[in-house]
Amino acid sequence: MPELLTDEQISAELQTRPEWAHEDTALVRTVKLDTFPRAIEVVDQVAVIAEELDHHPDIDIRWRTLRFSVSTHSKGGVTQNDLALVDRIDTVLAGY
Ligand SMILES: C[C@H](O)[C@H](O)[C@H]1CNC2=NC(N)=NC(=O)C2=N1
Repeated sequence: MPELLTDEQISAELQTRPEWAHEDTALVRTVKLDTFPRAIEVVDQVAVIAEELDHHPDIDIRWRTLRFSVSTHSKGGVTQNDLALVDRIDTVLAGY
């Protein structure tokens, strides 16, 4: 199980992930898709990835706006597992 990252480490990692913010114990990204079905497509693809990684985001769905909140629940903060998931979510969103 990876260790918690420090605030300084998270800041450095987010330099290359400008769509993401560090809020409390999580990394968050909000994105608006063109339509509600497109937003659900994204959620569906992220669900497959989350199962593959055995690491799951919290996802808030409001019509066509998605808010991803990614943290390691068992650690109560951000770890390398979250960065891996964030990068996979970004790859999905790059296709939209
Ligand atoms: C047993 C299994 O590995 C754990 O319950 C996993 C599942 N997915 C998870 N996802 C996230 N984000 N944090 C966790 O601590 C976590 N734990």
